[in-house]
Amino acid sequence: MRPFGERLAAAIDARGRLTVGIDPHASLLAAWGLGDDVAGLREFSLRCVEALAPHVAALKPQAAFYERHGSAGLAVLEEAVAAARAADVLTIVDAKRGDIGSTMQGYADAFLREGSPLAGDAVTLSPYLGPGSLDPAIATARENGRGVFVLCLTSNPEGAQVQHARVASGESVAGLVAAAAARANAQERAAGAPLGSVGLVVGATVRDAAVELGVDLEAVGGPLLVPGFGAQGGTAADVRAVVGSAWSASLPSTSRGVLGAGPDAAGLVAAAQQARRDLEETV
Ligand SMILES: O=C(O)c1cc(=O)[nH]c(=O)n1[C@@H]1O[C@H](COP(=O)(O)O)[C@@H](O)[C@H]1O
Repeated sequence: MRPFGERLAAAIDARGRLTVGIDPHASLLAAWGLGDDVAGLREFSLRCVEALAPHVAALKPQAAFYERHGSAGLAVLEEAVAAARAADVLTIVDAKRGDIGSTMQGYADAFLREGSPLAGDAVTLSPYLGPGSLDPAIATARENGRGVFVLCLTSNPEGAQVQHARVASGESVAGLVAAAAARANAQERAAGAPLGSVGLVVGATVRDAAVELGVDLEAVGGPLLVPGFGAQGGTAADVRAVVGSAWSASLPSTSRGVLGAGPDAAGLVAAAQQARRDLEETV
């Protein structure tokens, strides 16, 4: 498989940079007239893939909403990932995993290894056991043409307490995470990759935190997933302000902002197209 950064850059060129999260909240299942059960979960997920695949850079199924239905829910996540692959759209499985190195390899095998039914094209990871704990996942991602998105400056207000903290050298925790991603991407970028395989998550709601903390997002050299656009209050202007000169690496992501326009495919498509226009027209 071609490297993730290459495949993602091609997807952005073809279909724009909007990413839509598939987050089958119980309340959304009800709003779509579906049961809060495995059949409802399946119908919701497959409708999202079918309607949205031609209009997004990537789809981002949220693992939590599948796990809450147990093993049958996980089987639906596998089916959604396979349906997205068949529809030729990239998936970022939002599982936010992070563990000690040896266990991390297990997560990497589940979410990043070719042939694993839970492996999309990328997975979200938490670096708060130390950025180096993610090395097995980064290596597995690269070997399999897949990517990772590491939480750096998250969209929730509680994130700042940890991510804005300074370590003894004076560097912020978010800065350490970004620097580790930049190091991980250096070789691929030097070899001419448009984007490295190691991305960061930077919320649309974090205002000027990256600048204030000295986090150089452009230097990361990987894609920047920007959730918090839409339902959490982040606007297209906020996305632009947060990523600054790294706009060309950004993947603004919304879930409820588009999903709320379902269940009709036409409604979902119109909401995605409006979000895409807002992003492109805001400077
Ligand atoms: O990793 C993520 O995608 C993520 C990181 C973050 O900082 N904030 C954040 O909201 N997310 C995810 O993005 C989605 C946001 O959904 P909406 O608020 O409905 O757009 C959820 O699935 C969150 O778990």
